[in-house]
Amino acid sequence: MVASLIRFSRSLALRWPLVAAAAFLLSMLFLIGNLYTSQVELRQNADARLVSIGEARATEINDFLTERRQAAARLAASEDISNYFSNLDLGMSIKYGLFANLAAIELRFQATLDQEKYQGQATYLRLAFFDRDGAPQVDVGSSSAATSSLARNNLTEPSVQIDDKRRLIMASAPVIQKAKTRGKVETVSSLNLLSSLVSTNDLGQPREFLLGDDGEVLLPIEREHSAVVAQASSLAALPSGRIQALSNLNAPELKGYLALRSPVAGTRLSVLRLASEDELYGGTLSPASVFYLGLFAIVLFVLAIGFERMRQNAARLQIKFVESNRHRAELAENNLALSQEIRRREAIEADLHRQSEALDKSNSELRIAAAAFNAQEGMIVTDTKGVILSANRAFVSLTGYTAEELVRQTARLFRSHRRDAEFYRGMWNSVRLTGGWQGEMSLRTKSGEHCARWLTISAVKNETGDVTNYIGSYYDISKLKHAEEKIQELAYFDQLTGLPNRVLLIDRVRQALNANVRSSSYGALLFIDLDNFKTLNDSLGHHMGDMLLKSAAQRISHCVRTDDTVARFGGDEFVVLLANLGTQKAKAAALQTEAIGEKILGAFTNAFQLDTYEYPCTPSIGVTLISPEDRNIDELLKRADLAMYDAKTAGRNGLRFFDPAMQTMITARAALEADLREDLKQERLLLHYQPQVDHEGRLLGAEALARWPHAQKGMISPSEFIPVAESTGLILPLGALMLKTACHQLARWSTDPATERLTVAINVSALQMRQKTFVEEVRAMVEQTGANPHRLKIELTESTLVSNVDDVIAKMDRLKAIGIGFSLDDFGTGYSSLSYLKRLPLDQLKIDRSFVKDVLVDPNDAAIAQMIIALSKSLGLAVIAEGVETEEQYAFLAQHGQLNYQGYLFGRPLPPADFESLARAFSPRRRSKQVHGSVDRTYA
Ligand SMILES: Nc1nc2c(ncn2[C@@H]2O[C@H](COP(=O)(O)O[C@H]3[C@@H](O)[C@H](n4cnc5c(=O)[nH]c(N)nc54)O[C@@H]3COP(=O)(O)O)[C@@H](O)[C@H]2O)c(=O)[nH]1
Repeated sequence: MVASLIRFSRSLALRWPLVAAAAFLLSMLFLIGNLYTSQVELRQNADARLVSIGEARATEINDFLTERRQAAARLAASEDISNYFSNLDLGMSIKYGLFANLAAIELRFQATLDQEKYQGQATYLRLAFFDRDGAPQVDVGSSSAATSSLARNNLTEPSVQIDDKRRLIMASAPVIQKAKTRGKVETVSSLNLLSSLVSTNDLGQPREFLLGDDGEVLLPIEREHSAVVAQASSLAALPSGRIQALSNLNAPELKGYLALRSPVAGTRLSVLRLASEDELYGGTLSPASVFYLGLFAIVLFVLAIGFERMRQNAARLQIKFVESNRHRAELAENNLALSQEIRRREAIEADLHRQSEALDKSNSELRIAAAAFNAQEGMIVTDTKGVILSANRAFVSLTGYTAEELVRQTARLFRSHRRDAEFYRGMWNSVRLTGGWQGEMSLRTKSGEHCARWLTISAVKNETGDVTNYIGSYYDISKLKHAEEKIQELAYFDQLTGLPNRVLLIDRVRQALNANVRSSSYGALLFIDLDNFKTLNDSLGHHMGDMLLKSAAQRISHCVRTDDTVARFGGDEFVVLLANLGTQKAKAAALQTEAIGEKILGAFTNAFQLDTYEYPCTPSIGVTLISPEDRNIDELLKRADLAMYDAKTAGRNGLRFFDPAMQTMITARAALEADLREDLKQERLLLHYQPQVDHEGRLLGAEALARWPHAQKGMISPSEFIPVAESTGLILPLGALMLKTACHQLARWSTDPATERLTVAINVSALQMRQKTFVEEVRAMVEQTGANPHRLKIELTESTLVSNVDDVIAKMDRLKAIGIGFSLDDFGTGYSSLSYLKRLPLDQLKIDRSFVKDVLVDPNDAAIAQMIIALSKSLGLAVIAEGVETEEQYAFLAQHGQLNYQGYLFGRPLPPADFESLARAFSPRRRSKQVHGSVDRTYA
């Protein structure tokens, strides 16, 4: 118990600020409690004092009023008045008796008026005696103080009235004689007499007011305290005898004032006493102040607790800080020891790890080596001299040798001998210098086969770095090689024929040029184009075309040596490179090349068997020699191409050598193209019109044929510039210009009776027909020029129809819908297919002039002409024979049907004006005359 007391007191000593704060708080609360009680008492005393003062004031006023009432009563009961009434009752007249009585009363009243004083002032202003009828019998004092109310005579008891307007106190008392009211006495005093009872404050301001019950301020007279006057009705309504704060009244001047209303007993008056709080409670504390004082003490206490807490925390932190410093020092010591221990252990562990890793590595290496050795790839292990020590299963099965056969052998056993000794020396040098080698190697098996392998030779070294063994692994690259070969093949060989393609050919030509420089010998290039291949391809289909190309490739290849190159250059073009003809003489080289060319031509003598078709096909061959000086491959190819073109124009199925004169032709052709382009731009090309007649020789119309009047060269033949236009695309602007000219011509002719019924046939090339906008362009031109579309005929060649025939038919249908007619030109020269012929919306077939030319001498041509006439009849088409020059040709054709005709016999192509003259003069009977008379002045 004692010990715990000691502990408690120690802990208190430690917490002295808290104890001091608690003691302070307790004493403060005690003091504040006492203060509060005393302040409350003081306030109550002040209140009581105020109440008693108020009551005293009210009593004083009441006393004054009571005195006035009693005074009036005394006067009413005076002997003089009693005598008066007695004499009156006795019938005494005024003159002889009553007058004396009244004079006595008056004397009394006057004496009272003069003598009665209140606080040094005359108590009464007026005294009056009224008889029962209210008639004044005696009236002394200021008559102005009298009021009518004094006349009332129904009084039974004394009373006091306040006339606040006139500020008068009127007391009345009845005159009772023999128990009967015979009159009354009234006294009038000034209300100001009470002013002395209403006190003012130290500054002379009123602090007491006499209020009527309606709230009028009766006193003080000055009524200076306007706020009280303004608030009088509220103040008069205050509960009596209780001190009220005026803070809730709407009067700022009365803020801070307290009021007490004390009623004057028996009257409607009350005394209002105002006192400021300071005045009343000055020197005392308000409960709020006491409360805040207490609160302040409590806050101080709380702060003291907070301070104490902080002080304790700081002390605790200080202790902890010291503690932690001590721990840290200990920890640092321990850490040092620990890290030394860790380092020691780490070193041991690393050592162990190294040992274990080395063990793992050697184990895994062993495993890998074992696995690798038994892998799919062939492996051998040799000693440093290359003697095989062991071979894995894969190697045994790859080479076909048994393991026993391989051991103690060297790699020479399965070398393919495709590499020379130099190669092997280099390989072993690399192994010795770098410890390894790798590269492609052909391996020969026991059965003599060669397999492509990727050989990797690795040197195995011992701990001291000396080579102990070599490991050779043979990775199978046959698939890789195969893919590589395939890529090579795709890149350099034509997939259809298996021949070298253009890329490889050019490479070989380049090699040949280099080699020929060294040997100064000649080579040759043969450019071979299959005649009419396109027609076959388009008519019988690509499949047949492909078959022909493959067979042709074989036939050409059989005509040359293996050292020569036969390449497919593209489409139906082949190029043969005779790299080295083994001669330094051009003539000998030309003879050799010609022999090979003839051989190739001979190889095409027999028709090709394409499925069930026997298809005759001939080549056109262009040859150029490659001299030791030649360098430009493009130039060489161009030369061979030109020679081939020459062979074609010479009638196909032939061979032509490049002639330097051809170069001139090439240049001329280029110049022609440039001129044509320019003249087309300037619209310098014209149309001539060749008559077309019916079977009776009546003029039907004309074929419009292009004419080019060249500024320097004169009129150039269409057979010269049309192929140039076709090959350069100029045929499109040319065709458009010819269409425009023909349409304008038609429109003009339509206004002349001699020509209005004539038709105009225009030639439209395949390229034009392939244009997407062709139909729209023709329509637009017809509309623009006003030409009658029913008089316009389009001549198409068979080549137009062989590709994309559906598109051509659709276009023809659309043009036919507006009235344009169609004629199939050169019919019989190509591979006309009856199947599409039936589908074409044609109006006419044209027998080519090549058949007409020999129709009388060549039974084949005659048969073809007859067949075309019969075919036209069966298809319901008109037929026109062109190139009719003689009456005999005409007669022959005429006997086979009703044909139309075109040819020199009826008229040559003429300029428009000449044609119009001809049309006007034309009559069937004058036909032959006209034939001779009409001159094609085109090329004159
Ligand atoms: N795409 C276009 N081709 C056109 C156009 N204008 C002409 N051509 C074609 O050019 C080729 C050569 O034409 P041309 O030299 O005008 O020869 C024509 C006639 O003059 C000629 N002919 C007519 N009758 C006879 C005759 O009795 N004997 C004879 N030796 N020749 C004759 O035939 C050519 C008309 O042939 P064709 O068109 O096949 O009816 C020629 O192929 C023209 O088609 C053009 O504007 N666009």
